[in-house]
Amino acid sequence: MLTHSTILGYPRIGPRRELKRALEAYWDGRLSRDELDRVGADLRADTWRRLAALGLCALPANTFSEYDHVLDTAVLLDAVPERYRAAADPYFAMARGADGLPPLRMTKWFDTNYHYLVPEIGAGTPLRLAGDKPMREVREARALGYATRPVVVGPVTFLLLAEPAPGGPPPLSRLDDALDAYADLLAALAAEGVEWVQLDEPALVTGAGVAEARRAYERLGALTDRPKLLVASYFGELGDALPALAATGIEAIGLDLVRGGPVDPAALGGKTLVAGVVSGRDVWRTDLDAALYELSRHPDVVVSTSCSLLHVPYDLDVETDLDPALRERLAFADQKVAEVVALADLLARGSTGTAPARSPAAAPPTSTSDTRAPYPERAASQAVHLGLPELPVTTIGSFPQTGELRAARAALAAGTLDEPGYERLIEAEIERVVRLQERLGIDVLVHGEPERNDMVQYFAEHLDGFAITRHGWVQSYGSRCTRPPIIHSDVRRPAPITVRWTRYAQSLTERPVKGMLTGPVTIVAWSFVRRDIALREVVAQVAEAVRAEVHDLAAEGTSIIQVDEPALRELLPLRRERQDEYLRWAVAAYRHATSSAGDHTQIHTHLCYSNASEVIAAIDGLDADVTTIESARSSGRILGQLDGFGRGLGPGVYDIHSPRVPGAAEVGDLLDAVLEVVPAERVWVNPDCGLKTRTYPQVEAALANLVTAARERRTD
Ligand code: MET
Ligand SMILES: [Zn+2]
Repeated sequence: MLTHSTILGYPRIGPRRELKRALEAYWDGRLSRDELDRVGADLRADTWRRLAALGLCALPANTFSEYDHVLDTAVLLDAVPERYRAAADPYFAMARGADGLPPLRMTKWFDTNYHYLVPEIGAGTPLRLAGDKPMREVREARALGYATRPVVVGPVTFLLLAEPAPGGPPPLSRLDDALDAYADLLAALAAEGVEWVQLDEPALVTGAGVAEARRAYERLGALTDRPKLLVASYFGELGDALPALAATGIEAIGLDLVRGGPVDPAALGGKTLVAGVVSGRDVWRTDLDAALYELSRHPDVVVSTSCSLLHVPYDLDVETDLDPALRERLAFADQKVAEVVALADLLARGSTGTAPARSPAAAPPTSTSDTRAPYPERAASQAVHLGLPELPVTTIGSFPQTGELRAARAALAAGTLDEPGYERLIEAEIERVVRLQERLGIDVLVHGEPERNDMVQYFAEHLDGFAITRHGWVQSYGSRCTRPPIIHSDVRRPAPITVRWTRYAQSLTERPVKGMLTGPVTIVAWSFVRRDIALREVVAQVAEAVRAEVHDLAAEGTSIIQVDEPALRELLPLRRERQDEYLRWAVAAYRHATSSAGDHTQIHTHLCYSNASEVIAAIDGLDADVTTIESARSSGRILGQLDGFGRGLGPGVYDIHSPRVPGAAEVGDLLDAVLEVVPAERVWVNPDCGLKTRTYPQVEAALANLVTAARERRTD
C-alpha cells in the first residue's frame, strides 16, 4: 500500500519568492543559467526536507517548475511547435516569446487563478519521450535520501488542455501516440526505481474525456514495466470517469472529497483511495472530525490534499500581524500538510470522527434593480456627452508600476514616509501618466492606478470584512504571484475609495478620464472566500459596495466608469449543468453594481485571460456600453464569436504579456481583423489588458503605434 499521508503538490515559487527573483534576474541577464538551476535545486531540496520534517510519509517530486507544469509536460513529450525549435531557449520562448515570436497562448488552469501555457498539437507534432525532468528530480531527491512519487500531467488532461495547430485535428485524436510516449515515460521511471507515479487528470471532473480515460488507463494499467499508478483527479467529482478508472488496472485513484463530496467505498473497485480531505483551494482549517468520518469509511485509504497546494501560500506562521482570532481559523500549505499528517495518525489509531454538519443552505435569489435605459438610448446620450472620435483609443487602466512607486509604498508601510508625502507622490505619478496620454494622442484617459498594488487587494484594503496577508503569495503565472485577500466576514464599504484619485486626474485634463473599479465577481474570485455563507451571497455583498462606489463616481461627474470582470469565467462551475445558474447570479450582481450610474455615464467592462467564448452570452448580459477584451495573443480567435455583440467593443490589439512592442502595421492588421466583424462606429482601440507589468519605453512605443493605426483608419 501507498504510505498513509501525502499531498498532491506543493508551492514552488519559494517561501520568499526566491524563484521569481531568480527567473527575473536570469531573463534580465543578471543571473547565469547555472545560478538559476541552483536556485531551483535549493527550492526542491528545501521542499522535500520541509515535508519530511512535517512528518509526511509519501513525498511528491516533479512538482517544481521553472515556469509552468503544462509547458514542462509539452517539453517532456517533445510537443514543441516547429517555430520555437530554433530559439536560443525554446522553453522560455514558448513561455514568454522571443524575437519576432509570440509566446504560446496562456489561460486559466481550471477554475483557479493559476495560468498555464496552452500546448499546440497538430497532426505532425511529435509526441514522444524527449525529456527527463521527472527522472532527474527523482534522482535528486534520492541523493538527499528521499524516495519520491513523481507527478506528471496525465495524457487525457494534457490533450484536452491542448489546442489544435491551425487547421489540424483535435489533439485528443493523438491519444494513442501520447500513450506510446507515456508508456516510455513509465518504463524510464521504473528503471529509475520509482515505486509510484502520479498522473494528474483534473480535466475528467469537467465530464470530458471519460471514454479516452478508460482507454488510456486500460492501456497504461496493463503495462508490466511500470511503477504503480495513482491517477489523481481534483477540483470536483469524477462522475462517470470514476467507474471508468475503477475498471482499469491502475492501483490508486485520487479524489477531491472537499469539492466532490463523500464517495461510496464500493465505487473504487478495490483501488487505494488517495482521499483529498484537506482543501488545497482555501486557507481554512480542516474540520478534522468530519474528515476522519469520511476517511474511516474506506478500507484502503491514504490521507491527502484535495489538489496541489500550489494554490495556497506557504506558511501561516510568518503572518504575525493577522488578528489572532482570524489566525485561529486559518491554515496555509505547511499547516495543511500538518493536518494531513495528523489525520493519518488519528486514523491509524482508530479514530472514526463524527458526521459533518450540513453545508449552508443556498441563499434566496437576490432581486436586483437594473434601472438603466436600453442600450440605443444610452448610447445616444453618451455620444453627445462624450463627443469622441471614431475608433477611440484607450487603455485598460494601469500604467507601469515603477520602482519608485513600489519603494514609496514600502516606505509608507515602514513608516518612513507619511500619508501626505505618499499622496503627493501618487499625484505626481497621475499627472505624469495624464500628460503622457495627452502627448500620445489617446482619447479616453486613465489615471494609471499608481495607488494600487493590485486591482483586488487595493479594494480589499478599503472594505470591511477582508484581511490582507504580508507574505501570502500564490503563483499566478510564470514568475508572477498574487497575494489573495481573505474574506472572513460581512463586506461593507465604510467610505468612498477611488473618487479622490479620479477627481484629481480629471482636474488635470479636458479629455475624459475613466473611473476604474474592480467588479464583484473578480474581487471574490481572487480572494480566499469564507465558507459559512453561500458564494453568491458573498458576491452580492461585494456588489453592493461596488454599487456605492459607482454611484459616488457618477455623482462626481465621471463620464466613463470601467468595472473590470476579468475573472468572470473563473468561478464558472466546471460541469456544464451547473454553469447557467452561476452565470445568472454573477451577471445580476454586475448589473446591480453598475446600474447606480445614469444613462449618460458610459459603463465599460474589461475581460482577459479567459476563454471568453464559454461565457460570451454572459458578457453580453453584463450590458456594459463598452467591453474591452483580450484578443491579441490568440490572433483574434475571439473575433469569430463577437459578431452578434451589439454594443461597443475593444478587442485588444497589443499583447501586454510580452515585452515585445508591436509595430503600427502589426497593430493595424489586428485592427483590420476587428473591423471586419464589428462596425467601425462601435470599435475601440486598446491593449489586451493593463500595462502595469511593462516598462515605460515599451508602453510609450506601443501606444504610439495604437494611435497611429487608429488614426490611419478613421474616416471622420
Ligand atoms: C487583469 S485585468 C486588469 C485591469 C486593470 N484595470 C488594469 O489595467 O490593470
Ligand atoms: Zn485584463
